[in-house]
Amino acid sequence: MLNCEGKSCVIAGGGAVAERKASSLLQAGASVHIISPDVTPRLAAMADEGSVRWSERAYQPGDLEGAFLVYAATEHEEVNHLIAEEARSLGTLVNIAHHGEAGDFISPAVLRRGRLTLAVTTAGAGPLASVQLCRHLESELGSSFDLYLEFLYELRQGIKKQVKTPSERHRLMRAIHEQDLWLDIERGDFIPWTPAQIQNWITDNQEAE
Ligand SMILES: C[C@@]1(CC(=O)O)c2cc3[nH]c(cc4nc(cc5[nH]c(cc(n2)[C@H]1CCC(=O)O)[C@@](C)(CC(=O)O)[C@@H]5CCC(=O)O)C(CC(=O)O)=C4CCC(=O)O)c(CCC(=O)O)c3CC(=O)O
Ligand SMILES: NC(=O)C1=CN([C@@H]2O[C@H](COP(=O)(O)OP(=O)(O)OC[C@H]3O[C@@H](n4cnc5c(N)ncnc54)[C@H](O)[C@@H]3O)[C@@H](O)[C@H]2O)C=CC1
Repeated sequence: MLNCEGKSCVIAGGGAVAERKASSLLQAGASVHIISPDVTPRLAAMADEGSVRWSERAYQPGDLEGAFLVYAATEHEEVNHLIAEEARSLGTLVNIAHHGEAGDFISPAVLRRGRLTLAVTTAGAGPLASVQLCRHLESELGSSFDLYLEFLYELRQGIKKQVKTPSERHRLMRAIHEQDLWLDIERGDFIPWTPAQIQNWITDNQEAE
């Protein structure tokens, strides 16, 4: 999981693959630079409205200077390899569209729901298998899981604020997980705690520091 907010990411190529990577990068707040003699209509529209920068030409050595991430997504394998070579000489991570394993990172199938981000890869069995598994996991995780994560978030913020020692924070977090509140939530037995109840639970369960 990378924080791409405000980071400059270069995509060489303007086809369906480039379009998909550009959309994910924009969602992550990255600044996207497409280098390609032609692009899909959607990418062209994104360039027109200024959400991505498009250099309407083939990749040239020197294009990757200052990039945080690079995507080699042209249909020419030899061009993709040249791009990967330049990226590596700069110490920049590169994704190689035609050969996932040859690159430094891949784009997994992703499920984003509230606080949850689930990333699935099936290491060569195929992206469609990854997408299928993501959908399956999403249907397994009922809305009670979202409620559970919200509750844990509030509790964890409270613990971070109220408890100074890391070992004591760890003990309290483990204690709450041992109670298996998710099961109560799934059964519909869980009554959400108020902020005061959360604060009291922390105080009551805390060992003297
Ligand atoms: C390694 C990886 C590297 C990377 O791109 O980062 C990679 C590589 C390759 N994909 C290929 C093909 C296809 N990829 C898709 C779709 C997706 N591919 C994605 C990820 C990844 N693809 C990474 C591995 C993730 C994992 O381990 O599961 C998804 C999940 C996310 C995303 O791209 O953002 C996105 C889901 C979009 C959605 O949500 O629907 C489709 C389906 C379609 O287009 O409709 C097909 C055609 C069907 C097929 O071939 O299975 C080929 C063969 C090219 C050729 O034959 O020439 C290679 C090359 C190779 O195998 O190495
Ligand atoms: N990772 C993945 O999910 C997938 C990967 N692939 C692989 O990725 C490659 C790209 O797939 P698509 O986007 O569907 O191909 P595409 O053929 O639609 O697009 C290729 C793009 O690269 C551009 N291009 C060509 N030479 C260039 C150069 N020298 N510099 C910059 N841009 C250049 C073209 O103008 C075009 O916009 C495929 O060849 C395939 O091997 C294919 C499907 C899925």
